[in-house]
Amino acid sequence: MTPLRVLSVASEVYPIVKTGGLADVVGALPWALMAEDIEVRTLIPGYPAVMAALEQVGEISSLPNFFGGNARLLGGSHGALDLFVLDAPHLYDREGNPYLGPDGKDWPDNPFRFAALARAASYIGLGAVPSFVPDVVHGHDWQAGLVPAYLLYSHRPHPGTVMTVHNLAFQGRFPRHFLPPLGLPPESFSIYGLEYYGDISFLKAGLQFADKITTVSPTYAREIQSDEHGMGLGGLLRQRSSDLVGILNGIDTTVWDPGNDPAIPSHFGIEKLEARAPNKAALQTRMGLQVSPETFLLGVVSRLTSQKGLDLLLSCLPTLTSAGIQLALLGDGEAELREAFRAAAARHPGQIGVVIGYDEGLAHLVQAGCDALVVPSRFEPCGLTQLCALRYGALPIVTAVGGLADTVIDETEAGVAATGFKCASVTAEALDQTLRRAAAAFYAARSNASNWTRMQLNAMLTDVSWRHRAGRYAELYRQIVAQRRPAG
Ligand SMILES: Nc1ncnc2c1ncn2[C@@H]1O[C@H](COP(=O)(O)OP(=O)(O)O[C@H]2O[C@H](CO)[C@@H](O)[C@H](O)[C@H]2O)[C@@H](O)[C@H]1O
Repeated sequence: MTPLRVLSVASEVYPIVKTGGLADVVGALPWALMAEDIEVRTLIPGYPAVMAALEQVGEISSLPNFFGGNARLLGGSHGALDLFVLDAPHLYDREGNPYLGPDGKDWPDNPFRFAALARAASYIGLGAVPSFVPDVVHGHDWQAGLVPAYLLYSHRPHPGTVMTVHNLAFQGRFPRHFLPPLGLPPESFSIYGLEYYGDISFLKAGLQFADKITTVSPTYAREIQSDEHGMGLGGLLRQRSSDLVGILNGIDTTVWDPGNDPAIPSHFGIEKLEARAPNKAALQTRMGLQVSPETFLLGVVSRLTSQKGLDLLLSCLPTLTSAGIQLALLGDGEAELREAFRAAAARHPGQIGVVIGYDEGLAHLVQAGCDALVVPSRFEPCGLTQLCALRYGALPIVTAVGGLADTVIDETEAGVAATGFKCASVTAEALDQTLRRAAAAFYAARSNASNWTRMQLNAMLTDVSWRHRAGRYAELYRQIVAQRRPAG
């Protein structure tokens, strides 16, 4: 059997460019799919970091006058990742965040930057690279939303398409006047196409025209079909429910391996749980906290946005500080949250430690050193940090939404099989109660360690790898190919 070929299209990929969990998934899936006999190549924009990281580069074709300048399609690799890169300096040769200018606002030409990515993907889909003609083109998030539209309006035979929603909150919405310069026909601008409240929505194009839609957990797949959580696309997603599936994310268990993690001082595992303790001390030191093995230490690794619900945690700080609980927070994002956590740390030195910024190594230390990781999201398509926490024996304290609901087991659900703590609702009160419940369980372990330790072992034994989850994607690709193959 020849392997199935999949072109994955995304705006970021770990370890080259990452602003969030999207990059982790796009970076890990190709490797996991190899075991399923699926050959994946990933198309990404040629940002400076990508151009610098590209190995074994070769030019595949030149794309003159491509969305306002000359561009090239390159082939290459980075480690085990096989890449196509759209080298378009007029669109991507800018330092910093892939989406935002130095003023913190979206680049004004983002519609062109990501339409170009989708257009290049459609060329590959239509056979521009004879050595790699994909069976399926798989786009991630709004930045790849136009891929199915360009393929459809090419009016040529083309591969099957999958659109994965990592976060429905980001939709790539732009004014209607972009339609002609994006090379989309007038008939695409309809309620049955990419029209969205009088504007163009890249994500809607993907959701409307892709053969299959996936999102990153079964619960989020249900939630987004409701008017309450559908962010204006609930109706469309309900209509497409037979083509919509929730497949849980995994994490790269070679990058996140407590037994062999270069970012932590003491390696540990289920048979060496006591070796976790030096990491707690290292984290307390690094965060300016009082070094105390007995104190309950909460960790946070997060983007600081309203999605992540960290304002709820701010409301719980009086409970934490009066109960002598410690907090180690690593995050970056909205100025108001940054300032509020900085101020809390200044008010409670030794008890609240805050690092504002993005720090991959410290994220590993937080997971290895904290007793429990708090993820109080308002909504969470899947969430990766609670998966890392499970693997590192940090018990997740989560709201019961999206993938958090699907990946953490509370004592009230399964008794001895529990892996963490779930809040009954997404409110500061419920979070406060759940934090108290977790603290009580932690401190009870002083007289009888078995309950907390059992939860840690349950957590660490949870399969958070891509192994089985990649198989679900492979199944979906095969289904698409079988459905599109002409009968007879
Ligand atoms: N300050 C910091 N320093 C270092 N590392 C940091 C960091 N802040 C965050 N990270 C890392 O970034 C990643 C965040 O992934 P998440 O899945 O938790 O959230 P995100 O909302 O970005 O992703 C979206 O896409 C993913 C992928 O599908 C979904 O799981 C998720 O629900 C959805 O919102 C993790 O690897 C985490 O360790």
